[in-house]
Amino acid sequence: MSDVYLETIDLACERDWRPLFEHLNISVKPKDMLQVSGPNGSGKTSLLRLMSGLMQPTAGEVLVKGRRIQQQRGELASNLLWIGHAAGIKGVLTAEENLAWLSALHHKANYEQIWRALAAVGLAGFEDVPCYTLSAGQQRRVALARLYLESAPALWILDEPFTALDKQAVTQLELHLAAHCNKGGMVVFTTHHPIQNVPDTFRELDLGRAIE
Ligand SMILES: Nc1ncnc2c1ncn2[C@@H]1O[C@H](COP(=O)(O)OP(=O)(O)OP(=O)(O)O)[C@@H](O)[C@H]1O
Repeated sequence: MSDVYLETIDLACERDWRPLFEHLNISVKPKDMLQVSGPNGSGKTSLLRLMSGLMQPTAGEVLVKGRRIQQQRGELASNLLWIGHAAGIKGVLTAEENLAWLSALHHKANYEQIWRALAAVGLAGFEDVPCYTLSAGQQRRVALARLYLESAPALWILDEPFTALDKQAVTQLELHLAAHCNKGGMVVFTTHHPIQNVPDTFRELDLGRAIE
């Protein structure tokens, strides 16, 4: 039996009658890392949203474990960790509170697990302050701390996860994503940064070339 987890079949996307891509056939299986690249406006975020079931394609299908995504909402919800372009954290909540409610989407993490994840992203000492008082890079780290929770699910779809991070944090995140893939996880992400540390399974999909 195929171990492909996520698949697009002849996928096409138009926004405001503008074709972004068509006939896109990609598959993601355990251990895979896929970088979606391309110029601004080429449809990277749109593709990630389609793969997460957050948008409908113009044509084609997204399959999860070989079945249409519409029939696999529960399967996807329990296995997908989506971090969008905006950090998606609430400024009035503390880093700990943000992680508590975000982790509840899968398996609610306890206090020790949350503090360990925050320490892993360099936020020891910032657990209790409202997030609006944190810098942009620190706020991004709060969102990314979800990737360090022991209960993090297998499929990570990340839109521009490196935004606002300093050099050292970029390297750390690259290594963490590669380690997740090496352990059998899956990562689909966009970035405009050249990425240095990748697993053997790394592939790049350039949407700038998806439509001539
Ligand atoms: N909510 C929306 N309604 C209509 N059109 C949209 C919407 N969001 C995006 N678009 C259009 O879809 C196209 C692709 O946008 P998308 O955000 O997928 O590109 P991107 O490759 O992720 O860009 P960037 O590198 O700037 O983040 C753009 O032309 C954009 O104007």
